[in-house]
Amino acid sequence: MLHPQVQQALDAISSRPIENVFLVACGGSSALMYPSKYFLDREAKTIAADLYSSNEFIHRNPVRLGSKSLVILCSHSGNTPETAEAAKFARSKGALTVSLTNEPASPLAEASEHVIKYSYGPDAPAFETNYSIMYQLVSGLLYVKEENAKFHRMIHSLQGLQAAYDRAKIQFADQAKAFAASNKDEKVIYTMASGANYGVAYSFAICILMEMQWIHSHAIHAGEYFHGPFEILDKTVPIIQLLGLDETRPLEERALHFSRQYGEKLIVIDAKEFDLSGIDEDLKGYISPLVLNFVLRQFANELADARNHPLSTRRYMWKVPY
Ligand SMILES: N[C@@H]1[C@@H](O)[C@H](O)[C@@H](COP(=O)(O)O)O[C@@H]1O
Repeated sequence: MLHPQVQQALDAISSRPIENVFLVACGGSSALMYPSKYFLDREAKTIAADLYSSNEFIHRNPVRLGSKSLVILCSHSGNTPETAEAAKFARSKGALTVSLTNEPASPLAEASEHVIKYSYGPDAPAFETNYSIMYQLVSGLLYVKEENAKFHRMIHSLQGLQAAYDRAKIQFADQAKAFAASNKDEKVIYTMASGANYGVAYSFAICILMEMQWIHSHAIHAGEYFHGPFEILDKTVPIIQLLGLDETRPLEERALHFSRQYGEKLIVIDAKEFDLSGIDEDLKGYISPLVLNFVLRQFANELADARNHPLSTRRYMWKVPY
């Protein structure tokens, strides 16, 4: 069954014309919207989708933003000022606002017409967590507006996500520990992916490695690798290469093929190795970034332990004015 607050948002969406969707958030909350942007690009026939960092959304002020826009925002804390401001800005333009958050009593929730509280934490059922809620919402949008035939199967497949996570946790436990042991002293670690998986690489680079571990990083888009970044490659440079199951996998494979010739420290996480039973074949490309992200979180936990640098450590974030 659909999350009840997603259903409420879909009821509101179905009662008005929607020509475009803006996905608006910052940092990790933005990264978790990338798979949904990919889904909309692949599936939507009449609705254009775009993704913005909250403050840029306000300053860029897309000319198409208006009463036929749906603006989906996300802030885990509900407290990121630029995201709450973006909700107010979107409403001032007449757009319909739907916000995802872990904190329903927050500035973002107050500023938004519809609020979806997702579950969070190690015991949260995967179906109710942020990535899953995003897919429920955007596949629901395409169902109510375009009768997209994948909606019911998407919901059913998302109900199989927890089992996929549970299996992946066991399957990758040793690799996560090995990754931490061999990378704990690295000064820089790159991440690379494309398509539906790029956001996962982006979030691991900026949120886990830079923010939470103070390790230099950059998320390289596999399609951009040969247009600059590959010149940095040698046998000392660690790259986490994600391989997904979406239509852009050839880009990731091409990058890996090159890296294997000249690099040595390659950490490959391949969604082909996941047991995705219960998830429909044609939806595996959409679901695999969620499992890649889950697996990388195990890698992050092990890395933090091995480095004795808890993921909660910050020096500036929420501590000094910015
Ligand atoms: N890793 C994220 C950051 O990227 C983000 O800036 C911050 C605030 O985000 P939110 O608006 O989701 O509360 O939270 C997390 O620490």
